[in-house]
Amino acid sequence: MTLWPDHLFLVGCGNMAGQMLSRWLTCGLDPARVTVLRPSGKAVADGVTVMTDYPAALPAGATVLLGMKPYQISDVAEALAPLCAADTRIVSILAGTLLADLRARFPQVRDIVRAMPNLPVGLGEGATALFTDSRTAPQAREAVDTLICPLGLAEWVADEALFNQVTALSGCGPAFVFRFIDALAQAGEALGIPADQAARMALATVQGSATMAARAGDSPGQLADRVASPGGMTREGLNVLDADDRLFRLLIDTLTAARDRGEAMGRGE
Ligand SMILES: NC(=O)c1ccc[n+]([C@@H]2O[C@H](COP(=O)([O-])OP(=O)(O)OC[C@H]3O[C@@H](n4cnc5c(N)ncnc54)[C@H](O)[C@@H]3O)[C@@H](O)[C@H]2O)c1
Ligand code: PRO
Repeated sequence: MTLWPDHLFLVGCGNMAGQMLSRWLTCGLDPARVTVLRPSGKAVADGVTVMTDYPAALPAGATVLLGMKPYQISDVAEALAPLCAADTRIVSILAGTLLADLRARFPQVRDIVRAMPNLPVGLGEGATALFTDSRTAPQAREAVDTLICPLGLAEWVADEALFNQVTALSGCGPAFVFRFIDALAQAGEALGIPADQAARMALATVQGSATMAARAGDSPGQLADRVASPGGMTREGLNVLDADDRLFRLLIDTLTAARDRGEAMGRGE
């Protein structure tokens, strides 16, 4: 199987789809195989065709990436569905939008996959959740998997009922980690470390720890214990995070709020 679709047609190319495309181009996708539909008409990358309106037809065997905002699905589907053929493939990164909703809007398309990437895909270090149903052909599922692979980790989710949960964890996750980096730096500053120095040290600490956790055979919990010398400083700090499952509860509340918003968006709210 070839790595790249015959043609990639992106509907919207903002923060997220832009990162995916950037990584694909870096990994060898021929820009001549890419068309981007974006209202601004702003150039995307050398060789990539940009359109401000829908073409008369989609290239044969096109893979369409739905990369606009979820609330735009009605307008987009109205214009796009008539252009889709049986061999059109759809990959949707729309948060909250259920496969059944996409199936209802694109009845003639057999292969539809939901994908939930996160921003580090641009570096090839992202995490993307994937879901489809049995109507999608196995070859299409494999082709989408192959397309997502250069973006980092790809995880198929067996039950769509979990899709908002994985979106909360990995799709939204970078924002939560960025907040943690800031909070760590600000806490250091509150304890008297100069702000710029605290910011550099917080970032390097998170970066180094994440790389170490990714490479280590030990679990993050075991690694935390290796930092914490018995009777030492780290254990006192961990005791604060662990008391009454403080950090754990905070993260459950955080993921729950994000998940609930995904469910509301799925209801069109
Ligand atoms: N930002 C993330 O981290 C992230 C992660 C996973 C999934 N997503 C999903 O990606 C999608 C886009 O989010 P984003 O953060 O990139 O937003 P964004 O605002 O950066 O990008 C949206 C893009 O859609 C374009 N657009 C607007 N109206 C359009 C129309 N009618 N037709 C075609 N294109 C149109 C805009 O020009 C813009 O480039 C959303 O559905 C979101 O749920 C985002
Ligand atoms: N960004 C999208 C949102 O905030 C979905 C995951 C990350 O809705």
